[in-house]
Amino acid sequence: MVLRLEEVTKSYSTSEGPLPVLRGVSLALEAGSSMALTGESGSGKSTLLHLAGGLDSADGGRIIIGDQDASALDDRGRAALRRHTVGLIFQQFNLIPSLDVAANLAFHARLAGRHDPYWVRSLAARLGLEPVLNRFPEQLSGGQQQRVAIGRTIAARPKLVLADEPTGNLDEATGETVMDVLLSLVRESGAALLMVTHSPRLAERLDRRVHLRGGRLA
Ligand SMILES: Nc1ncnc2c1ncn2[C@@H]1O[C@H](COP(=O)(O)OP(=O)(O)OP(=O)(O)O)[C@@H](O)[C@H]1O
Repeated sequence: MVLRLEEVTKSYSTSEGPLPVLRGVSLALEAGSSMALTGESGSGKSTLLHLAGGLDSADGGRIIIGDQDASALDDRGRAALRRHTVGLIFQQFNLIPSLDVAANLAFHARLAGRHDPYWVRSLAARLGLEPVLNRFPEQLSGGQQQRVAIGRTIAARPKLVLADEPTGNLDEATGETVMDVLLSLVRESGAALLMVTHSPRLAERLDRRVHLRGGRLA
């Protein structure tokens, strides 16, 4: 099992008092499998993704990422877990402006101690990034930046890939192509994928679908 959530709860404190967002969420994701997470705006999808990535801590329940109990780790422990096990593809690409595309693609893999130039080259080709390898992020279109963000994550061969609308900035045709590449790369590398999407059509393409409503999964 790559990710397991057991009865996870999470509230935020607001000026009007605590706002319960997750009221007992359980899920399990095996290596090589994919799950789509849908839910209305404000239902807690990003909150769930952040907890699953060890970016934040839950109030209750257990979160097992890889073979580690994230609920038992402090901030430093969770940072190390993220670096070695988790790949995040969020809407803000967070590319490094001073590095060209080739160096951005290799960056996380280097941090995780898993840089493989052949794998990076193959990813660049499949994501259509070869012509822009020597450009800097500010010289790329939004869609190209999104593809670099995806390639950079997969390059590090994370066991768990968490994605928030990873094709949200792309036109439909490019989005489909990038989704094809993302799904095949996730399968090939044996990773597990948890992906937030508003699109039922994209959700259909994943192995399983769960819907967040009222702080619980259905
Ligand atoms: N740091 C925070 N402090 C207080 N409330 C928060 C915080 N982060 C999120 N919330 C609230 O928690 C609820 C869930 O937010 P979350 O971002 O997880 O929803 P979401 O399903 O990802 O929404 P969207 O689809 O609009 O991105 C919302 O009501 C939001 O306003």
